[in-house]
Amino acid sequence: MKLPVLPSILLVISTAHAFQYSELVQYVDSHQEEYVEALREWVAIESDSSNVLKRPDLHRMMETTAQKLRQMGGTVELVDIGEQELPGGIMLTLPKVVTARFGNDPSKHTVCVYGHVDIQPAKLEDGWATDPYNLTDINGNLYGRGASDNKAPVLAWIHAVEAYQALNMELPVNVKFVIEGMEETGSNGLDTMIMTQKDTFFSDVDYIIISDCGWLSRQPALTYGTRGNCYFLAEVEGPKQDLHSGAYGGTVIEPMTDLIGILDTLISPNGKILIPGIREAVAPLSDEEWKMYQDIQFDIDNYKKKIGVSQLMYSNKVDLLAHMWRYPTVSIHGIEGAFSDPGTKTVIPSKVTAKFSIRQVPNMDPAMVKRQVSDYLHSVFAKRKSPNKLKVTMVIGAKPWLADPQHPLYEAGKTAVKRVFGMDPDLIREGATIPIARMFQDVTGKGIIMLPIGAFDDGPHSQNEKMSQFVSTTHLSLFHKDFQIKPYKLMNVPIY
Ligand SMILES: C[C@H](N)C(=O)N[C@@H](Cc1c[nH]cn1)C(=O)O
Repeated sequence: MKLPVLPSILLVISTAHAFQYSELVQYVDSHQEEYVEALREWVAIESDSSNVLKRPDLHRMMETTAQKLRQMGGTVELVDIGEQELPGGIMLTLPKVVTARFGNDPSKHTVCVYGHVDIQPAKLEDGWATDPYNLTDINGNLYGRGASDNKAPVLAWIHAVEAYQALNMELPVNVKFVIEGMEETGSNGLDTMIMTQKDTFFSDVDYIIISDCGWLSRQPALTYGTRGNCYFLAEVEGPKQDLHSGAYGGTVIEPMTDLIGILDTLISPNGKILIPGIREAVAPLSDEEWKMYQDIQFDIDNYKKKIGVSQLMYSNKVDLLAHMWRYPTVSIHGIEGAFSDPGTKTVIPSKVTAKFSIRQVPNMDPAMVKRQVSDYLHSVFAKRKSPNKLKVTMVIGAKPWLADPQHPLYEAGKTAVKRVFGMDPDLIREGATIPIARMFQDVTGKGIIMLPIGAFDDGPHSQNEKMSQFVSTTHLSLFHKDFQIKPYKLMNVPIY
């Protein structure tokens, strides 16, 4: 007979007997160095999914992940998910998705852990204090690109299974893994794989666990929503080649001027999205949500200090949390073709491509956003009466995801966090996107719970990303009462 969902949701805490639990903790404590070494090996692989030149590294990352799971005796597959089309029509092989299974006992529940091992780009010269691909321990913090997002959390779940195996303890649930290599660019190809394997790999899955997010503060958290993301390219093309600005400036209508002009119409200085229809689609903030946000601990001064700003868009907590999690926003990321090297080149670029994204929320829809943005930018551009050509493309259209924080999965999560940390978790949302979350839910019909493992100050996507000492210290102070233990312990499932 299957255990009821509530106590069986979490691998360790909710089902392990006290003696088993302390054995697991001891095992984890005494294997810290191995865990850090495993993370070091993974961080050393530049598995940047956005850089086509790094694709061989990404393939190697998927193979390394599969190999680790194979060595543990899992039933592992590297699933071919086809190719992606690059601008210009070039086809590039997508990294295979790693699936694995441990245990196949029909009397047990089956949890599926989803994670990703691709990373955002990082270069030392971006302002990193250490080599981003050489995991570096500074005062107990482990610095490296992808350390927090999402390599260490993925390893944490793998090591949890491995701890059970090493101790000859029976896993309380069957465990499956789905680990992909394209999350940072919108999970290309994974949607098709999920649809194809809905009635096979996913058929016996009871629920899905994702640890690809972070706490909000020093308070443990459970995440019940993520924003979606629509990512756009806006290309303005003019003269057939770059021109000398002294020789041609003043006679030519410059693509960059057109582009900056239209970009400036996307959002007002006080954060109001100016694209017609976007704000109207957003589900209104309910009184209940307002009250939940009001009760969440969030230190605005600390938040400002962490990112080094003196002023934010809003000054009160509820507005800030609401605009971080459940209202859309526009961010402009960069302009391809623009001169950005050091020095004073005086060129007029002939073709420039802006990259911007709109984080979206319920009840927005990517297909609608695509039309709204394209129509709006073309109408703004038309008013400029420019001879240049504008092309707008949406390259990522990931939907937002929202769960019911009162669902039994979340009740189980609350119980587990309370048992480990001795306090109730904050119920939070995530401003970032886990592109596949909504698709998982819609296609498989399975419940999802997000158990954040990252700390509030891990700095994913930024310079000096790390697995933070702070979380471990909290963890240790609340759980192990032993400040000597390395922070990587946090990433080992006994905390849940
Ligand atoms: C939350 C997760 N760790 C993450 O950072 N996801 C990325 C995914 C994405 C969205 N658009 C393109 N990639 C993110 O939110 O930026």
